[in-house]
Amino acid sequence: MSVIPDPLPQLDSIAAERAMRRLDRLTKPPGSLGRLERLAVELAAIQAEALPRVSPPAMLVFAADHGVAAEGVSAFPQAVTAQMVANFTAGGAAINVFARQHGARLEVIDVGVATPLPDGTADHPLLVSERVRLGTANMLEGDAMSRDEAQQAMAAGGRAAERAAAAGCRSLIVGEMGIANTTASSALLAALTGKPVAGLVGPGTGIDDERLAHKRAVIERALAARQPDPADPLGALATVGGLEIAAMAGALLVGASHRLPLIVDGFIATVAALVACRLQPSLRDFLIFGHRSREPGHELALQALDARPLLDFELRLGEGTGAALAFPLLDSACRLLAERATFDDAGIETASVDG
Ligand SMILES: Cc1cc2ncn([C@H]3O[C@H](COP(=O)(O)O)[C@@H](O)[C@H]3O)c2cc1C
Ligand SMILES: O=C(O)c1cccnc1
Repeated sequence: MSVIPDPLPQLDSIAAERAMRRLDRLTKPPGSLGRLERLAVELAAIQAEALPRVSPPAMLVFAADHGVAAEGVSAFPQAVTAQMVANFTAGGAAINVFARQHGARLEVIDVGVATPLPDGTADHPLLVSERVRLGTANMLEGDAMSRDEAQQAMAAGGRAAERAAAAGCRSLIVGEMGIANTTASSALLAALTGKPVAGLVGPGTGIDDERLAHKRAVIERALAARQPDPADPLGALATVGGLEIAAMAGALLVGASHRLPLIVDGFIATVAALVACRLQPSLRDFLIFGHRSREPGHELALQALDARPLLDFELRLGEGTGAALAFPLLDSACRLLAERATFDDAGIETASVDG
């Protein structure tokens, strides 16, 4: 069983060309809207539409727990994952605020929360229950999950992207909630890039230097014990990754198969995107990087994907918040193509060729 769409659609160069020509006819010096113009052309190529549209966006928040939380690698206890799932359904988290702001279709998908959800949460209409297992195993003691479980979590992510496309969403933001998932993401990033853990491990929710040294040692010991193979991304995901990370990778891949522009959030989402790109390299064409996270490993993950994010806003939250903050830039790029007057419409002279 595989959820990896093969092949993905190709970027549409004709739609990109038409968008580019339209931008050049707008009432502005050529290229004067900088990266916004390149974004507009990129969106046209992804959607195969000269006039792309990214609204309404889908926001998918995948939640799961991590056995490695037992090693004291996070500033918060594992129970916070379930509590935050309840908070998402109640509409009280940061991502809820941005989802309301942008008229997004928000879903919270439980792919492996270990602690029981507070009363009333499990049957809340915003929550989709797709639990593969009750959190991963502690990667110090064994593989985080089996390959089959990693594929099941990817498939759950893929189904969420299918629902978003079927509901008419025009872009996709994937976010996550899972205490200790910066540990899993750091381990996975080290495994896939071969870079030393010291250069990519960070404070996550906010641990002190002593605990940070411990977190680094935990990851180094886990990598030595598990020996993930960088040439086997699914295997690395299973041995040191996470259920919500797998689900994000699956959602991105299926989202791309529907030509949805994919806005990538911070450190954890970017590591999920890296796994997905290792499984299907042409996914990279569909990714737009929302922001640069404060988590130090994000820089390396971005480099591994040759990515330059839109915003640098010192966020270090996750949930999809950095991608949601970047969404208005994509929306502006689309509106620019669709709504602005051309030189012809406005009766303004173009630059003369002979100066
Ligand atoms: C209340 C709260 C809300 C969050 N929303 C996202 N995260 C973020 O923090 C966690 C990763 O950091 P670490 O690896 O240090 O545990 C993830 O759940 C991530 O989404 C949160 C964390 C907390 C505590
Ligand atoms: O960048 C992120 O995604 C991030 C950073 C710290 C904690 N949680 C998420």
